[in-house]
Amino acid sequence: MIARMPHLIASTVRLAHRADPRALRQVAGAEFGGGVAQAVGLIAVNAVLVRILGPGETGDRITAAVPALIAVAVTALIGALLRSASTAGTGRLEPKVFRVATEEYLERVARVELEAVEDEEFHKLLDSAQWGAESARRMIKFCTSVVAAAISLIAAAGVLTVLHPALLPLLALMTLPSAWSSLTIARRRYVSFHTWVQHARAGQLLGRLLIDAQAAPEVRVHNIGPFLLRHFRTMAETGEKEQTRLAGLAARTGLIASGWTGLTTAATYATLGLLLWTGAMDLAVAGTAVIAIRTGSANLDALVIQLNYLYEESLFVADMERLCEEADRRLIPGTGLPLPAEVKTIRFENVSFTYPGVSERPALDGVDVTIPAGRIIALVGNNGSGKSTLAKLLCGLYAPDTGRIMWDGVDAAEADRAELFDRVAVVAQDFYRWPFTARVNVAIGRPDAPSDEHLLDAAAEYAGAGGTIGSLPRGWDTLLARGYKGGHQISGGQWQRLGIARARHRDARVLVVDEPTSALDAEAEQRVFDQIRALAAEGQTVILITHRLHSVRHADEIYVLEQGRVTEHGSFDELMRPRDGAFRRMYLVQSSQYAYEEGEARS
Ligand SMILES: Nc1ncnc2c1ncn2[C@@H]1O[C@H](COP(=O)(O)OP(=O)(O)OP(=O)(O)O)[C@@H](O)[C@H]1O
Repeated sequence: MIARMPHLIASTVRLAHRADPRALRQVAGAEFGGGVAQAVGLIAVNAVLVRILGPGETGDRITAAVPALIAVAVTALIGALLRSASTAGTGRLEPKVFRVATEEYLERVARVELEAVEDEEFHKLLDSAQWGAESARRMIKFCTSVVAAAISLIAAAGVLTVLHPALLPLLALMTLPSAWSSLTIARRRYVSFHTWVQHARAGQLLGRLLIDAQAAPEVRVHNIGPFLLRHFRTMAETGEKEQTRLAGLAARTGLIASGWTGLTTAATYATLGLLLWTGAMDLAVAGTAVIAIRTGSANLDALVIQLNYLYEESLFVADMERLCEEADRRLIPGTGLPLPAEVKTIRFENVSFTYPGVSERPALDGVDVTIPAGRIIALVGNNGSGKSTLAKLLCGLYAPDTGRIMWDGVDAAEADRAELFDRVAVVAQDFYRWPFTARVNVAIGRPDAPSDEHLLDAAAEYAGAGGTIGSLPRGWDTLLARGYKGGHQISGGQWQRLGIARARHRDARVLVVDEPTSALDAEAEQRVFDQIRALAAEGQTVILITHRLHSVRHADEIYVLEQGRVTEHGSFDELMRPRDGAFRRMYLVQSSQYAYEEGEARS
């Protein structure tokens, strides 16, 4: 701990310097000054005692002690002023350090590869590192207290050494037990936190589900409350057992430490008594020594306690630093080959991909797909056949394990990812419902572009969301987050229209639409497919993933996926030709459900 502490204190100081260098200077100056004031105060106390306990008339002795007494009062006053300056500076510094530390890790985490976000280990690190920013904030106060206690201790130790060299090791010995106990308890708490962090997170999740607005209807109708509560209780009780275990161990460690402290305190005072008895020390010096020992041991105790807090917090700050390092290692590269200005074909060449940490079959297995610019390419297939995965690889969210994705002559794995992302707009199956206004929900498709009312209106009109916006109480400025003041809830289909408007507003060369109409009414669905066709006519490339097979009739090329492989591809007519084709079979199953025969309604 001692070895790592300087590094952690240094990184906190660096953080503080970045957050507010003036406040840092104020705190450091005040703390140093406070320590010096205390040392001078102690020397002045010694002078007072020497004068008062010295030979002569009482009146003369008191008169002689007055200058030293004034020195004691002045140093106490200076000490108080410096303490309040330090408190003010620390108060200013703490929230800024919290912000800087939070920004530091959030900024990185937002730019790591998707693979890292889905990695369990990275998530575990993220869970504990989230405490790091708060710990960095608290470390400021503890650092300040450590510096203050250390300076005071040095002052007291200096005075003690001058009084009698034997007193110093005794002072150290008195504090060793509490240092040992505090550090042991802190270390245990930290190890336990790490072992139980995921358990605690799962318990909190259960608790949150009970109050989650989205889960609320099902919780009531299906009476899920008692079920969730039961599991929450079981998990909480397991956590309680761990807390009880830690408390038992802490009590035992504390008791051992107290016994040890008692013995060393007795030894210290016995030594002092012996020195007095043998005449090796006179009474005035012994009086100062008692004060110095009391101040020193209080300082040492404070130092140990504050160091212990500092140590505990520093472990979380270290986690945050580890997260930042790990995030840096897994950042999406900031450079790469430029893509051709006008890409004519995107080609998947024998692409295989297995999700990290998944040992079963690959999600994509030797896939060849050709996507010419300005065409509609449909991906169809059963659930889990790999359609969305293929789309994610196309968007540059994952890289193939083997094979290549060529944007004309440029391999996507070597391309500048920012440029690649720039070329793509996505309406994912689980597109995000941003808890912001309707305007932001569409404009966020191009977060860097200035908000242009005409463009937003055009995107909404395109997606058939114009009516939805018009019906909202505050139009574009309606907050779409129920549970907040002025928040409004819209239907799933209306959200989907906003999602499509967002992708349209992005205006990228390649549009990936994954089940774009699953929540739309029949007319809106027809309209969306007409619009998609119109987009392709304008030169935009469309990747359409859908289970509604009648909507892929107009696709230029249809790829049928099965267990990560392309089993058939061709135009709609080509795929309907072979009587045993998978696509034809799926299409006929679906269309037969819509077949309507006269007389059916009456029977
Ligand atoms: N993030 C992920 N991590 C691990 N495995 C995943 C992940 N996403 C998908 N998979 C797995 O990869 C396989 C292909 O999934 P994918 O989502 O691509 O299928 P899909 O054809 O789009 O299915 P659906 O029609 O249900 O949307 C499935 O076995 C799925 O369980």
